[in-house]
Amino acid sequence: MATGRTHRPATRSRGIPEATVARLPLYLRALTALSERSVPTVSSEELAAAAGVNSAKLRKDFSYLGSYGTRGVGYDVEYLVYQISRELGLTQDWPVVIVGIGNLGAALANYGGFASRGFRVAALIDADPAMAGKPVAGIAVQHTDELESIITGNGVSIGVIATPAGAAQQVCDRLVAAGVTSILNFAPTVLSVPEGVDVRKVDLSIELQILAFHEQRKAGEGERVALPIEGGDLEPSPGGSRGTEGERVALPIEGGAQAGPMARAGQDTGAAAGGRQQGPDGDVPAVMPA
Ligand SMILES: NC(=O)c1ccc[n+]([C@@H]2O[C@H](COP(=O)([O-])OP(=O)(O)OC[C@H]3O[C@@H](n4cnc5c(N)ncnc54)[C@H](O)[C@@H]3O)[C@@H](O)[C@H]2O)c1
Repeated sequence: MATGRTHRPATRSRGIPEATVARLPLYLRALTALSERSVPTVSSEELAAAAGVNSAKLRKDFSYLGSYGTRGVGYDVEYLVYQISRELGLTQDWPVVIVGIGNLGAALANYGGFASRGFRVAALIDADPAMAGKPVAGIAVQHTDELESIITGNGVSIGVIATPAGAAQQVCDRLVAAGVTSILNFAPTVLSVPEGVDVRKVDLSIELQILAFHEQRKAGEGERVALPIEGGDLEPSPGGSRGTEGERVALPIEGGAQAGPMARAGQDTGAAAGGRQQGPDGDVPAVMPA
């Protein structure tokens, strides 16, 4: 039923797919490491391995940049660093504000990696009057009353939200009204923004939940092979026997029905612990086999 037209990958205005844009920072990180070691050229295979990406995908991604490398030589590291930095808009300085200077906001303010990548922390903003004027990472915290003037005065277009979830939407609305068009949201809530505003969400607990899901699956695979009910008369195959993996994958409990909803539930809701809450031993699957 799907039509090609509705399933085209999302692209940015200059025709680079969003998925490619999302991989550019991975290439840049790997290339920067090569550049620091004064490596002049790199093959697509080496770079793909360093970036953790498939090499065919890398070549396709670079074709969007008009970079094809030289057969037998590879890609010029310095030129690619420049090209990707330019594509990502990193050849200019980006003033950033962080709102919510608690544990996380202070840690972000102290992180040296922003400045070295062209992101200058222009201001730290907090609603707590007791915080106003206190230095964090060498910058005096400013009160939220000054949010709008800080944004306009510093030409800030990127805001980082590190407030409690309940305050995040209101902070977001104020940032956007003041002129911010890109938001990095650490608060565990979904933000509504008008057309033209980009939001990136970082949630470490969701990443942990996804890892927990995979851990559960790994543990489940080991245990379930020993259960006679799973495959009727299926006996665990002797170690290394060729059929073992295929047989286990064919069991209903191991299939996609479990993977999809659980993974999605973790991402959509951000609910603590996801499917692992369902049984005291943590091994009750979200979708029971018929
Ligand atoms: N994304 C992640 O991986 C991750 C990791 C840790 C924490 N968090 C989230 O980050 C947020 C901050 O966590 P924390 O541990 O630093 O909390 P915290 O309580 O230490 O700090 C929150 C700060 O926000 C300030 N604040 C509250 N309302 C505000 C408002 N309307 N405007 C401006 N500032 C306001 C508070 O005064 C406080 O200084 C929380 O939402 C937390 O759930 C996310």
